[in-house]
Amino acid sequence: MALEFELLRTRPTGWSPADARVVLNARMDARIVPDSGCARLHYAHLVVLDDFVGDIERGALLDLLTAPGWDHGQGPPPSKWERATADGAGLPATWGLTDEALAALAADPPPAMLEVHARLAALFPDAEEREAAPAVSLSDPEGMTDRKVMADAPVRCAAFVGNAAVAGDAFAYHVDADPAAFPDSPWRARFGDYANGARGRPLLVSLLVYLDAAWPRDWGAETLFLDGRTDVGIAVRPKPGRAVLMDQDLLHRVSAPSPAAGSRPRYSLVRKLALLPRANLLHQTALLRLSELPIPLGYSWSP
Ligand SMILES: O=C(O)CCC(=O)C(=O)O
Ligand SMILES: [Fe+2]
Repeated sequence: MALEFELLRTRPTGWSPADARVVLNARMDARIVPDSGCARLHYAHLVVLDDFVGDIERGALLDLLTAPGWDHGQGPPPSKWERATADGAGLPATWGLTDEALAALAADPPPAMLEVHARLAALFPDAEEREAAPAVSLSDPEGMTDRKVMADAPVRCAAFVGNAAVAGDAFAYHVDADPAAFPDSPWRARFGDYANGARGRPLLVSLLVYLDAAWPRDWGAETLFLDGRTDVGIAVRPKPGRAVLMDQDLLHRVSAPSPAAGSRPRYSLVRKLALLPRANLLHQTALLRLSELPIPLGYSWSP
């Protein structure tokens, strides 16, 4: 089966990266990995950008994934959501968008999604310079791992994932994908076995956006990121406008909302991306550029 990449669909935007604030820029999971016959120091990058998703886009996406005027106190609408997502075999299923809802989103991205894509592309100026050889691309390769593991179904891949975490749910640490752990697949045949971030290979990155209009601190439901070797980590609170960009090989999980959230779901949308290296150029991505300047917690800056 051919390995196909779909270029992110965008629209013209007046937004510029300077409108966002980088509130976290972390490197975790430091280790030595083999690379092109040598070795290099590997990090998994975690960047949190505030003021990335406009409130209009956030509201439109939430309405689209639920229904305009939907009473969120009743949980997610069963017409678009099902309890069929699990971080691992044996865990009780949590709410995820149905395949139909995901397929509709992928086939015909609404203007709000195009705007999010456009803002993402604006973080990657190289992609605009050369239409023919985009640096940013959406991947849906066969053989990539994914956290939506149904009871007995084989591991599958979705370019989008929707989550609606509710109090009482159980989540487990997982990686969205690790090219060093892919099975034999067209992906592996083309790109080989490599540690994510290797120069000249696709960098697998997830974009996570939070969709609730408000999520008070005592409702919990942070996304937790863990350094797998030291067992210390970082908690990121769901906030409107906030986007998380993480290397897909970084361990993370949702934490369940606290009982104070009642039955209100904590909605998130995850976009799985492959940042393709361009021929004869160093593997330069916005994520790597951003990560040139690690910032202490408590500071923020605009790219
Ligand atoms: O919603 C979140 O905080 C993270 C979701 C996640 O890890 C995933 O969908 O793979
Ligand atoms: Fe994940």
